[in-house]
Amino acid sequence: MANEKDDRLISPENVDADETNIEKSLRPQLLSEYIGQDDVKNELKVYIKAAKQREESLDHVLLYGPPGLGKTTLAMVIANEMGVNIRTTSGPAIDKPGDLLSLLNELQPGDVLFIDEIHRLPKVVEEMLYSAMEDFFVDIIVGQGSGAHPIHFPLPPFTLIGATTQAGMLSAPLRDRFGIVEHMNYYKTSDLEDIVRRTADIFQIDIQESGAHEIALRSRGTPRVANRLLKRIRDFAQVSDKDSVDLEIVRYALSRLKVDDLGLDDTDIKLLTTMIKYYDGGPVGLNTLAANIGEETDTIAEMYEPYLLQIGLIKRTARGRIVTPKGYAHLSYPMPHKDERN
Ligand SMILES: Nc1ncnc2c1ncn2[C@@H]1O[C@H](COP(=O)(O)OP(=O)(O)OP(=O)(O)O)[C@@H](O)[C@H]1O
Ligand SMILES: [Mg+2]
Repeated sequence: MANEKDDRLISPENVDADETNIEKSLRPQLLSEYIGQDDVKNELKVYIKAAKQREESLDHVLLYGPPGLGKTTLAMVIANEMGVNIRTTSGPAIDKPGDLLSLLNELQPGDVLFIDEIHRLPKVVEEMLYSAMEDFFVDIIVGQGSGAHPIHFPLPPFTLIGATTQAGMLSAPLRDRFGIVEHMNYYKTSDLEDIVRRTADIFQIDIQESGAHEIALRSRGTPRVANRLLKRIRDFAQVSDKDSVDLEIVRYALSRLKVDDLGLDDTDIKLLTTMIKYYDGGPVGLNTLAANIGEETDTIAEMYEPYLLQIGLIKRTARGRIVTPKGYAHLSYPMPHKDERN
């Protein structure tokens, strides 16, 4: 699906083929190389070690959190640490039970099947996963009418790793079949700095502390965004004949790229401005907002809202979203009086 969003710099989604290749080269292989997410890593270390000691497959893992935080990377790291192969696919790519069966059929004992966007699996496929996950078999009905009969396929023990941006959209029966559920959080600035330095190292970009720090501050807590900003800033540094990425060039490049102090882009600003100017700061529903600024509701819900909530520029209430005093201040709008807002 080609649309203007594909070019968006801060969008943690819509990765093109070129970027996919670059990401592959950037992906850490081991837990010890995976920066940040300490709680998640510490838990996984225990489960991986225990499963290996028992010579069993790792329990099924659900990773959830906003896009671009390293869920795919972590799934690969887990397979690596377990010393098994990984097959990757995504919810929307598995149309029918037969597709799932052929994926499952190729697994060796202990292998990982990674399903990205698992909340978008068709219902019939999801139902087939239940027995596959729980008891390592699937039953498929073949034939029609009175000749229809089930065929029983035993499967090797395997680990399903599911990733989703929206855990709330997973059905309870599916969610309950994951023994390990890990919530990925936005990264701390210091971790993002490490990620920026690691990427700079791999690309042989000379970067100053101050430059790495500034990129980290403006990356929306998201490694993919940090890496993308670094690549663009490198271009600005190169054409300005700078040998190293310093604070000055980061600031200059980000102003050219229209990424503000908090890492917000035009769409974030439009969203906040619309809430302030046309809805008196809210409450306003997500659908209404999305329609107003010409975006998909899902795009707002998955890509924009979580970060604005995280940094406290908007708040969720029972009646819709509202702009916080901090949100008003960031856009330099005066806060209306309380009675005007209700
Ligand atoms: N903890 C980390 N340490 C170092 N690099 C990381 C880390 N997490 C992510 N990255 C880098 O960020 C990029 C994006 O990671 P990844 O594709 O795994 O994100 P994701 O969470 O799967 O995103 P999505 O939800 O959109 O699928 C990769 O290039 C990866 O190298
Ligand atoms: Mg991914």
